[in-house]
Amino acid sequence: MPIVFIGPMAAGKTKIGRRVARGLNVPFIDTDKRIVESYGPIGEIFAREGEEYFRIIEREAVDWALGEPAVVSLGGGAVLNVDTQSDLENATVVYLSVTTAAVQARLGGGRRPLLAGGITDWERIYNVRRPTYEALATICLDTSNRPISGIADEIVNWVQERNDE
Ligand SMILES: Nc1ncnc2c1ncn2[C@@H]1O[C@H](COP(=O)(O)OP(=O)(O)OP(=O)(O)O)[C@@H](O)[C@H]1O
Ligand SMILES: O=C(O)C1=C[C@@H](O)[C@@H](O)[C@H](O)C1
Ligand SMILES: [Mg+2]
Repeated sequence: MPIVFIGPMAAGKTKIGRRVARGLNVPFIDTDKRIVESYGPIGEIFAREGEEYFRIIEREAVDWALGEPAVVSLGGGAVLNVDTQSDLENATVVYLSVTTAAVQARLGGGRRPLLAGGITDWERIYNVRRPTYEALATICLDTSNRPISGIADEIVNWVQERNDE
């Protein structure tokens, strides 16, 4: 089973996941990116087909990715799927958390369809999902006040130590 990154929007799953994959010399898969490659921009999928449809194609992307020997970064809401929840019980799950204060500077661009209301939406959604992230996590790291490189190095070392045990 792969190493899987979960956590709220803009916690750093894509950026840190990619660095960890490089550090471990394994492929990197970002399920949002796979969806965009197959179906076009996520904002357009939400606008055209709705969130329910997005969650169906997201589950397909996650199901495929979890069968790969890779570091896998999931979209922030992928853990809502119950099949994904049970799959993750057998995976190494890295939960990246971030505070509201720290994430504010990262939310530029407005490309996330669920954040039309900005930081208020981010906080509301995170509060609903937080128990799920916590329940699925093998390890949790707070990314709020640390550089991406230091967090990625810590995760690479942690994975290597686990593999040596
Ligand atoms: N530790 C960090 N310190 C400062 N900025 C960070 C940190 N981690 C990520 N960022 C910045 O926050 C933004 C979001 O990061 P990233 O795309 O990796 O988040 P994500 O968890 O994949 O979000 P999404 O759920 O939307 O895919 C990027 O601009 C990134 O450079
Ligand atoms: O948290 C979410 O529900 C989402 C997060 C992003 O990664 C994308 O998967 C999409 O914008 C939905
Ligand atoms: Mg991402």
